[in-house]
This record gives sequence, C-alpha cells and structure tokens, in this order.
Amino acid sequence: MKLSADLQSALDASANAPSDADLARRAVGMLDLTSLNGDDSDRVVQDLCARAVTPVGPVAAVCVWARFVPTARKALDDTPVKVATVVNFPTGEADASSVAAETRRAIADGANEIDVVLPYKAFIDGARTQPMNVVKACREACSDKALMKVILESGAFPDADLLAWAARDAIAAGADFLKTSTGKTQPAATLPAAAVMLESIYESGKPVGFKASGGIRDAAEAARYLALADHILGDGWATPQTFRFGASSLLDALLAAAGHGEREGEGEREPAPAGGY
Ligand SMILES: O=C[C@H](O)COP(=O)(O)O
Repeated sequence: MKLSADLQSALDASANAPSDADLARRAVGMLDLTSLNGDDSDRVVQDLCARAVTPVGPVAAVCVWARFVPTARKALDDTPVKVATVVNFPTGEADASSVAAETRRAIADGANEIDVVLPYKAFIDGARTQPMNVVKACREACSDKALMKVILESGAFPDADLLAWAARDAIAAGADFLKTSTGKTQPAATLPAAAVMLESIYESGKPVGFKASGGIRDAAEAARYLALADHILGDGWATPQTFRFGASSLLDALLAAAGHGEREGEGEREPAPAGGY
C-alpha cells in the first residue's frame, strides 16, 4: 500500500515501539477477548468469560457469535466487561433489513457492542449506496443502546485511497469505531491499513474509535499499534473508550508481558502472509 509521507513516518516511528509491563497492562484493558470459531459452545464461551477479569484488571469486552450472547451476558453480569457480537459476519453479504433484525435480536439478548461487517466486496466493486445503507440500518438498530464497530476488512482493499474512502463513508454512516478485520481472511490487521484508518478518524474530527483485529498475537505487536495511534491521534487519545484490540490469542501474551503467567514468545508463531496490506 502506498502511504503519504506523513503516514509512512508515523509507521517508521512506531516500528520499534517499546513493549513493557505498563504497556501490556494498558492493552489488557483495551482487549475485546474474542472467540468466533465454528466449534464454539456454551462451555467455550463460559471459559472465555471466566478469563475476562484478569490479575491486571478486566478486558474491555468479550466478543462471541450472536447465539452465545445470552451465555456471555449471564457469565459477565457481575463484571464491567461488555458483551460484543458480530453481525453480517464474516462475508458482509446480508441485506440491510436482515442486518437490522440480527442487530436488534443481539441487543435484546444483552449485547452492548455490535461489530458489523461492511459489505466490503460490493464497496470494492464500486457500489457506494448499498454498503452504507447496511451500515446505516445497523446504526439505527443500535440507536444509543449499543456501540457500533464497522469492520472494513482492510486486507481486501487494493489500495490506501479506497480504504480511506470506505473509512470516511463508514464514519459518515454513524460508525462509533472503525475495525480492521474479521480475522477470517488474509491479510488481516496490518499497520499500514491501521495508519490509513486512524488518519481518516483524525481527519473526520469526530469521536470515532479504532479496533485492530485479526492476527494480533503478541505484546510487541500490540505496542506498535498503540504507538501508531499515539503518533496520529496524539498521546492519551487511545483508551478503552477509543481503542480496542480484537484478538483470540493475545491475552496470555499480554499477561505474561505484564508479569503474570508464562513468558511471552515461548510458543511458535506462524509467519505473516506475504502480499496485500
Ligand atoms: O474480531 C476479532 C478477530 O476475529 C480475532 O482474530 P484472531 O483470532 O486472529 O485473533
């Protein structure tokens, strides 16, 4: 992806961001602890929720399939942890009325946060009205009862300009957060895509948050995303109200880096996929 000189320098500056225990603790509070696997069950979700209040404090939210929202709601009721779920997920191909119905049902079941997939394939193919009508329908269904995070699926975009266009339109359609990825396609979250999305948030002047999700697995990587947000939106901008990590396998690494649990980096990591951004 070709970035402006400003964004490239923000990326260069964040490349070697220090990752320490304080940073790891900060990132735990920004985590949407996620399980979106095909074989999830009530037991898997209960086990996930049992990990949501950690020795260094609660995560921001637990993110599960909509059918498990009641289970998560029950398990988290005595905690400050929010229940997040996904709609129009992962392909982004449902129509606006189905997405609105899915959203209303999830909120009635107890969801506090809705992560909706932008019809990104249609957007990339040139459609502008239909994709944003889906986002607007979800916004209306969320009203002020739930936070709406719009998943752009940044790795599917062929260039930075089109991604910035989608980000701007999603903000105009009422996004509370822009989120990079479903985690179901490759490439998932990348720093160059995050830079474009954070810049769009900055340029909007609106109180829109950012969620990096998909493939983020270690504290050093989390530190780079936070440093990028600091560079583009300013130190102190990123808080659990404005910044999230969506991840299924980051919590243990953060806790280890914060001095709890096994040492970070002992496990094998898969290499990052080549190409795309
Ligand atoms: O929304 C979050 C993603 O689905 C999580 O992706 P991950 O399993 O690669 O961490």
